[in-house]
Amino acid sequence: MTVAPFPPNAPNTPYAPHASPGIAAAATDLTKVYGSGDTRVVALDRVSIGFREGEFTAIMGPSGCGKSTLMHCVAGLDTPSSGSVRIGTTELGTLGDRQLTQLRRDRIGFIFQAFNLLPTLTALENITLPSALAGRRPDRQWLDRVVSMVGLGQRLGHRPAQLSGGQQQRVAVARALVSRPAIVFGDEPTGNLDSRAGAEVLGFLRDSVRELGQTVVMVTHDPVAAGYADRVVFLSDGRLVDEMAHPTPDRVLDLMKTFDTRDTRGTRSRTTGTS
Ligand SMILES: Nc1ncnc2c1ncn2[C@@H]1O[C@H](COP(=O)(O)OP(=O)(O)OP(=O)(O)O)[C@@H](O)[C@H]1O
Repeated sequence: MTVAPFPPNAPNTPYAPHASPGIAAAATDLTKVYGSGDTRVVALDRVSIGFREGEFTAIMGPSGCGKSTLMHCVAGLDTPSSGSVRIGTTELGTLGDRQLTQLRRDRIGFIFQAFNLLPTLTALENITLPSALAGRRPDRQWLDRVVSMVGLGQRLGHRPAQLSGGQQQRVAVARALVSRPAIVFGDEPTGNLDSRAGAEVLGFLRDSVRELGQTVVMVTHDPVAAGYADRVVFLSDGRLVDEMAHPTPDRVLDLMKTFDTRDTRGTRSRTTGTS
């Protein structure tokens, strides 16, 4: 069921993230402005959103609407112009560079479109690299569970070049899950995969939520990919404009068609962010 779109300039909040327990990550009044003067772009405009623990959320919206910026700000990869982000109870704005790096390493998992595996390391070494960098031994039982969930048991000694794209992305999924992060972010994780390999990776992400209780947030353009999520949030021109629980690809497509005819931002100017 979809919720009503936010009227232009209304508080941009699907639900009050700070008031709710069980929130893995939350952004409050998040604004990100790039450039200045004629080149000023308001990539995010007072976005407030919470990501519940053990929930799979997809972020969708037209190209340039701010999806990656939102994900990067919530993941501590980019700094907001104003507003706040917390992972669990930790406010990112209170952290120095070193603490932020540590938080990203210990509490956040990343899956990128381009897999980002180290070519000289085996699949197993790639999966355990983050723990090794943190000076920790991975929990063997957990590692076995994650590896078997993504079906890599026979491929652990292979290097990325010896694996298919789908298998490489499964390594990246296992790498993201193995440290039991508070939240896993995927930026178009199936963008470089054919539909079968993409479906496998999405199935593993969904299994990680269902079976391991993982929290997953994924940026995607693909309604089919969004259909694997528990919830889809829709951005337009830097603002949250809608959300859908229990999405199906058809319902997502139907809703996206309505965005072409909606004025989601009223009289607001895209480049200045003023009413
Ligand atoms: N480093 C930057 N400097 C200037 N403008 C930027 C920068 N990064 C993003 N933008 C602008 O911010 C807006 C939002 O960009 P963002 O990449 O978040 O959109 P997106 O929804 O992820 O797009 P896509 O689906 O095409 O990847 C765009 O207008 C973009 O041009």
